[in-house]
Formats: sequence, C-alpha cells, structure tokens
Amino acid sequence: MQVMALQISRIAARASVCVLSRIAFQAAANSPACARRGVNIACARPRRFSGSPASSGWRGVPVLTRCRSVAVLLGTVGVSAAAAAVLSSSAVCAMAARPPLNFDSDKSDWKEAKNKLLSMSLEERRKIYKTDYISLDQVPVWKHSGTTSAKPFYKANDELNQKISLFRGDITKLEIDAIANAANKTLLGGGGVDGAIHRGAGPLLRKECSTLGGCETGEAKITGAYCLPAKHVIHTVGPIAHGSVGETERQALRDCYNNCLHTATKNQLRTVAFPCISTGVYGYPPEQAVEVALKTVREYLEDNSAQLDRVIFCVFLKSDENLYNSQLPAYFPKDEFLKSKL
Ligand SMILES: NC(=O)c1ccc[n+]([C@H]2O[C@H](COP(=O)([O-])OP(=O)(O)OC[C@H]3O[C@@H](n4cnc5c(N)ncnc54)[C@H](O)[C@@H]3O)[C@@H](O)[C@H]2O)c1
Repeated sequence: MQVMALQISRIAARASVCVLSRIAFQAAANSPACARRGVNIACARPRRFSGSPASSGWRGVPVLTRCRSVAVLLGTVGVSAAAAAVLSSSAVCAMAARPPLNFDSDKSDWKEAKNKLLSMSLEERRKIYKTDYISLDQVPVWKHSGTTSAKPFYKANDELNQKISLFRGDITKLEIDAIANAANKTLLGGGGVDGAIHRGAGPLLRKECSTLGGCETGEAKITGAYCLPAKHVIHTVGPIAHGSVGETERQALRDCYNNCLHTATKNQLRTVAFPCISTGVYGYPPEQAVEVALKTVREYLEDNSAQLDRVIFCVFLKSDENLYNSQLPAYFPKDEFLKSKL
C-alpha cells in the first residue's frame, strides 16, 4: 500500500510540476519581452505559423504585471516540486522504518500476513514454520498389504489408488496444500487436533477465524495456515455422536468430507489431509467413521479425480491405522486383489 502511495505522490508531483511549468513557460513565451529577444522556448505548444511571433502576446497588459504572474507561477512550480519530494521521501522513510512482518504475533494484520505467505517461495516459507515438516514426497501412496478379508465395494481403479495415502502422525507437520481441522462451531480453537493446528499456526489463525462467523456442523470454511507447513486450513465441524450414530450423524460426517474436498478443489488446491473427524471428543465410533470417510472420498474422486493429486488419511492412533489398513482394500481395491478373489 505504501509503495502505491509513494508512486501516486510521485506521479502527482511530476504532473503538477509539468503543468505549472508549462503554463509558466507558455506565459513567458507569449510575452512581448521574449518575442523582442527572439527567444524560442521548446515546451511552448507548436502552433501553425500565422505571421510574426510578436503578433500574439499580452497586448495591453503592463510589463511589471506580466513578470509578477510568471514569477508566481514559477514559485508555485518550485513549491509543489519541493512538497512532492518531501512527501515521497517521508513515505520512503516510513516504509524503511517499518519492522518486518511478524507471522506469529496477533498484532500483525492477518490479511497482509496471509497474502505475503501465499506469495512466498517454498524456501522462504520454510523459514516461517514453527515446526519441522513432512513434504509430500515423504508420504507414500497407500499400498495394499495383500492380506485382507474386506469384500471390495468398487471396481479396481489404479488411477484413483495412486491418489490415496494413509499416514500415521501429526497432521500439523504435513507440507501440503490444505489440512482439514476437526473444529467446533466457534472456529476459535479448542483441544485435540483443533488445538494442535491452532498452536502450530499461531495467533493469526484465530484472528482470521474470528471473522468467519462460526461454522455449522457438516460445513467447511477455509483460512490461511500461517506458521504451519500447510498453505491452508479447511475447518469443518463433525457431528457430536457420543457413541450412538443415526442417519443424521452419518450424513453430517459425509458432508464434512465432501465439503472439505469441494472447498479444496474450488480453491485449486490439489493435496489435502484429513484427521479422523469426530472420533475423539465428539465420540463418533471410529469403526463406523472409517467407512463414511473412505466411501465419501472414493465417490468424490470418481467424479473429480483430475482436480486432486493426493488425499491423505492422517491417523493419530495405532487403532485407527489398523482400521484404515483393514478397510482401504474394500474402497480402493487393486486388480490382482480382485483376480485372487474370483
Ligand atoms: N480432544 C480434546 O481433548 C479436545 C478438547 C476440546 C476440544 N476438542 C476438539 O474436539 C472437538 C471436535 O471433536 P473431534 O472428535 O472431531 O476432534 P478431536 O477430539 O480432536 O479428535 C479427532 C481425531 O484427531 C486425532 N488427533 C489429535 N491430534 C492430532 C494431530 N496432531 N494430528 C492428527 N490427528 C490428531 C485424534 O486422535 C482423533 O482421532 C472440538 O471442540 C475441538 O476443539 C478436543
């Protein structure tokens, strides 16, 4: 913003100097005094020759008055040029005096910080992370272990199988386009994965979240990720099940995965990671949640595979890792797996 102000002030200063000096010289050029001396002033607008140069000029105006008006004009030019110089130099000083943007302070402007981070190169961003990071090439594509009892629900599709990963670890370390957050309706942070994401991102995440007006169950809202290795956080609110799950809870959990994927592709994001939404404090039984998660992601990829490169199921608990390993072959079967079943 300062740069723009600086440029505008410079342009305005130059324009005023040019206009005023042109008027001043024009006045001087037309004065009979110049005509007598045969002075040819370059900036006077060339006119088609129509008789002697003295034929026009300030006929009937006293010489002293003419000199005074030219002096006033030139003085104005001088003053405006000086004012422009002062303005532009003070703007430059103001910019130079500004401390560097602190991405981990709630005193910083979250919009400015978010835009700055999104414009940075990967190397520059890596200096901002508050945590160590795991790049995408360190997250392998899921591979069948070969032994499973799960009956396949879909045809084998190797293109889709190449877009799925199962990763056990801390979602806040993943250096990808977006991580999903199992938030609550306030979007102002809490505990579990929500708390970890807010701690890793720093206070500007909460600052941006506070402008979103909360989030309904099943909805998804996107923000920057600030000091996290991910570029964005997609916040979603899972259903509170507390052990019992009906169609309402199933549909709400489906909506969480669908709306997060839709938010990602709408923002041209191609790599997304999900925690096990609702299976912690919200009490959704993990063995039921895994089926909703895999089915929803499979069906979204059937229709939108060109828009996504990787969907990572980021589990935290060993029990969840075992669940996903046992269920993945049914939702993402592979050819030789099917042949062996026939
Ligand atoms: N778990 C807590 O102690 C606690 C306390 C208050 C609020 N919350 C949060 O819980 C509510 C949402 O419940 P929820 O069951 O959807 O979420 P959750 O309680 O965070 O659990 C969701 C899943 O995320 C897993 N998880 C936890 N930390 C990480 C991590 N760093 N990386 C990857 N996965 C992780 C966790 O094991 C569980 O499988 C929200 O209010 C939110 O603020 C959690």
